[in-house]
Amino acid sequence: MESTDKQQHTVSGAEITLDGVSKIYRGQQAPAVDNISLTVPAGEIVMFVGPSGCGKTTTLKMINRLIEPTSGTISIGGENIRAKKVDELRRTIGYVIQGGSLFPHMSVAKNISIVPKLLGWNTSRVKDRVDELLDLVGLDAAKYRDRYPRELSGGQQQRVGVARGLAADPPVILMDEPFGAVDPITRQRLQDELLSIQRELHKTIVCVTHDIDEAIKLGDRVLILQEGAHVAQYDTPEVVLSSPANDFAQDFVGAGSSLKRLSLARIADLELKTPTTAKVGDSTAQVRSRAEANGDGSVIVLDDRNRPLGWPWLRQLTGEKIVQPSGDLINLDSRATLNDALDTMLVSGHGGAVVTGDRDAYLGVIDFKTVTDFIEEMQREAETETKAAPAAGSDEHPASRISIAPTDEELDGGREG
Ligand SMILES: Nc1ncnc2c1ncn2[C@@H]1O[C@H](COP(=O)(O)OP(=O)(O)OP(=O)(O)O)[C@@H](O)[C@H]1O
Repeated sequence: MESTDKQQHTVSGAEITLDGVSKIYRGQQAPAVDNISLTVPAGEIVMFVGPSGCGKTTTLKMINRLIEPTSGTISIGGENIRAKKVDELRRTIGYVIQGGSLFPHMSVAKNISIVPKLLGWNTSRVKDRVDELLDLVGLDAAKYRDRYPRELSGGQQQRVGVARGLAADPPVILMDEPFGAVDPITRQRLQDELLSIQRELHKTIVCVTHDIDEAIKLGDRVLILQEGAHVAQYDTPEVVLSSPANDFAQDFVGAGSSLKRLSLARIADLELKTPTTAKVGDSTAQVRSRAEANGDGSVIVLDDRNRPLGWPWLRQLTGEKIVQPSGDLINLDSRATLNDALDTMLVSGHGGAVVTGDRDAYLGVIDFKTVTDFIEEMQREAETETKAAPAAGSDEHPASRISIAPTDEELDGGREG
């Protein structure tokens, strides 16, 4: 996925290797993790997926030594993680977990700046970093930096959690069910934001999820685990969907995988329309005549950083100058899947959606027909390829859970071993 894109960027992540790693919890007979060996390539997102209790979280937490392995070796960037002090190691690994793990008595800025402060950064560098990160995760720094967690929505808390995980620019980020307990639209936006952030930063991200659809959407690779963290399959989403390695992987991916492959298609794969745009402060008369010349009944209003603010109809343009439109505009990130696009378009009065790229910059507009035509075309191809007709209604989604929130655990000692 995006290999060409990646080659043009500097990869800031580090490779993680697990070599014969096992964990037997005290008092237990069977290993929770039984001899897993794995390489997570630098700069990739690897999604751990598998049934409850299969050892996903245990495996993840051994990477930042919240849990110590019973045997085996874990290395990051070629260095055995036991060679470093635990605190030092954790400062080089961002950790993001589900829901409210921000410190409630600390402001957003304080929450984000914990690790940079521990690293001895000076006040102005910390402040700049906080603002930069809030911008990166889509929160207005001036508005949110002094708020307390209770003054934020669940999705906003999770964004702050991601900012906190990224604060000291760690090469490795670990995420455990990061998008839990938020509504589906917020969940989709947080996923898209993660992809957008990763497009800029190229960290090595290991993320645990219960949700195969989320794994397929976010992962450069998907690791399907079965009990004891035995690897059922470790491959790209495309291969996992088209050629499950065994019955377990097949069952886990579920029926209807050729339909699921549709969810791999992104807005970025489609051609965008480029209707008339206007900046706040432009002359209304000029904007109106440009739109009429283009045959457009509406215009996209952009701010001075090229971010879309609204999509008013021409009849709504009153006054001499273009002003900031009222109401929220729901954008789609260009990495959003076509399924996400359809959901968003259903709530748009324009029969389409505004598409944005990095840092919410405007890219164009996608309309309903382009998406449905593309889906139909892919469906035809999938049917011809597989011949096995996907069972209607069998595309079950496991518990839809999503959130992005960091933890306190990164700051205190390991609880195991
Ligand atoms: N602290 C512990 N002490 C004893 N057993 C544990 C402990 N933590 C986890 N286990 C057991 O180890 C196994 C793996 O647990 P783990 O939390 O890694 O699974 P998981 O795949 O992340 O599960 P889930 O998806 O439900 O979070 C389970 O059988 C669990 O009961």
